[in-house]
Amino acid sequence: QKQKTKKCCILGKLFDTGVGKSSIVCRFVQDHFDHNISPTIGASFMTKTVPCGNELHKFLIWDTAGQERFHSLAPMYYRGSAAAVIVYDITKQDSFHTLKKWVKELKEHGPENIVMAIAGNKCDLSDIREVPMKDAKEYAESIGAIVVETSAKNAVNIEELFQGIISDQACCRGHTFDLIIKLLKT
Ligand SMILES: Nc1nc2c(ncn2[C@@H]2O[C@H](COP(=O)(O)OP(=O)(O)OP(=O)(O)O)[C@@H](O)[C@H]2O)c(=O)[nH]1
Repeated sequence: QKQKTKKCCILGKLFDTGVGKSSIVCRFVQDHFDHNISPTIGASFMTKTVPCGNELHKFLIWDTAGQERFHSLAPMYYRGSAAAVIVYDITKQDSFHTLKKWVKELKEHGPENIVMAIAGNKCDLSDIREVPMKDAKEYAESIGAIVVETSAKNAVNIEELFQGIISDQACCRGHTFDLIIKLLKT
């Protein structure tokens, strides 16, 4: 069976608490949720292979740390990435504002064909939401990004988020491009 490999980084942060990046990765890779998950230090790395049609897609996932003191490390993780998952917390307007800053940074310094997937996490808390789904949809459309509301806690739309990345045409183009560069270098 054909296997494609995709480097993918997870970005996003909040001033005080996490938006749920590690929880999304943990749900995707291990189908597990931990209420007392610790903040990420530096970054953590995980892989997950998922089938799509008659192909296998292996995600090399770099889960970055949200705290400001780790911001300068981010380029190491988005450089060479086929996709970036940018996470905000639907209950914190501030995290949606930060998401826009990530998009700006990726557009200025990220790989040219990077696929951006926006995850509005903690959708299980929609009774205290601060960010309307409509705002996220309009914004995602304006920048050509994928968008879904997720709940790492209740396992909502986590698979769909990564399947969306696989089926994004630009992601395939980016991947082929990376492969060509690799072949040229060898
Ligand atoms: N209600 C709810 N809480 C969540 C969800 N996802 C994460 N959390 C909680 O949010 C807090 C932060 O989660 P993390 O996964 O550590 O967030 P992070 O973005 O990786 O944080 P940093 O590593 O510090 O950048 C934890 O208390 C999680 O239990 C969710 O979908 N719903």
